[in-house]
Amino acid sequence: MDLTGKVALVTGAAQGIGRSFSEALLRHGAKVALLDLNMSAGEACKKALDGEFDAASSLFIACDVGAEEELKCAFKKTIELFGSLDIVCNNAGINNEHNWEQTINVNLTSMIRGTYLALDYMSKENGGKGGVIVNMASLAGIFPAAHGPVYTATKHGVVGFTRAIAATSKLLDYGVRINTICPAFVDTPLLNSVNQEQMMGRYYIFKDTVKKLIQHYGILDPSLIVQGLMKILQEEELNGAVMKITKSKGIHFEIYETALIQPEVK
Ligand SMILES: NC(=O)c1ccc[n+]([C@@H]2O[C@H](COP(=O)([O-])OP(=O)(O)OC[C@H]3O[C@@H](n4cnc5c(N)ncnc54)[C@H](O)[C@@H]3O)[C@@H](O)[C@H]2O)c1
Ligand SMILES: CCCCC/C=C\C=C\[C@H](O)C/C=C\C/C=C\CCCC(=O)O
Repeated sequence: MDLTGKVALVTGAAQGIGRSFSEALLRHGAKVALLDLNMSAGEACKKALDGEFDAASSLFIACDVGAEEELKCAFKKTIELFGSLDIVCNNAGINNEHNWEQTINVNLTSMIRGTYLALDYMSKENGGKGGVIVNMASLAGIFPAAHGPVYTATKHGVVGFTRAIAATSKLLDYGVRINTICPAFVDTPLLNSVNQEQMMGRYYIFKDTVKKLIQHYGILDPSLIVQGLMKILQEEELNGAVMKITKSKGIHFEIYETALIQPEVK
């Protein structure tokens, strides 16, 4: 996919992986809607990006992805300003085992809603011209993390939903590729949640164990996750792929058995 002039929407774009995605998309000539709950970080991010790229190429939208109307409105604004939509990165996520219902809402419900909204605009079934959706999961979407059962559940949900909706997209010829990325630990502010009792909840007792795990497995630079995103955008055959990114193996894929015979619907 040539990214020049393409329109992307990135959630959780003010910092961390989402910000790195947004910078890379702008660098490749795309226009980017930057969605984030954190107004001050979002505005600071937009200002910094304007110093490097044409200010008209990006738009910051204050948006809580967990709030249905706000997310709908953000998609609408993006299309009103930029005229189309080609790429959606459902990236916003939290690690909050204390308020675990919020973790489910942000990490899973909003990924599903973001995917459906993206399909409403991009699916050929609705007169759209196709596109690419990337849903951010985690290695905790493949392996259980004893230190974060709800985080693990949401990320397993993202992986399962993405694989299934990607199969639907293929069957019904939506023209939209949908993939997921599962990184190990990445150097972003999210890792600070390990030190916060109000985030770790009853698993705060594991904080030193998790820190040792992080030290053992190493911390990835966000630029490697950007490389994973670019691979997904460029390799047209990738649909329903579960991309893993670790220090020891770099970018690679989870291989699943073919479990179900998919019915022919056309
Ligand atoms: N950092 C890691 O080690 C790591 C590893 C694997 C997967 N991930 C996943 O990558 C994604 C990005 O994580 P990160 O490490 O960049 O986190 P981060 O905390 O550094 O950044 C997340 C961004 O999302 C925003 N956000 C949070 N809740 C939101 C909401 N309700 N609505 C809108 N924006 C919201 C935050 O304000 C923040 O700007 C998450 O889904 C996370 O689970 C992170
Ligand atoms: C998961 C509970 C601790 C939460 C730590 C905070 C956020 C980090 C979340 C990331 O999504 C990473 C989560 C799990 C990584 C699990 C194992 C790493 C194994 C790495 C390897 O095999 O190289």
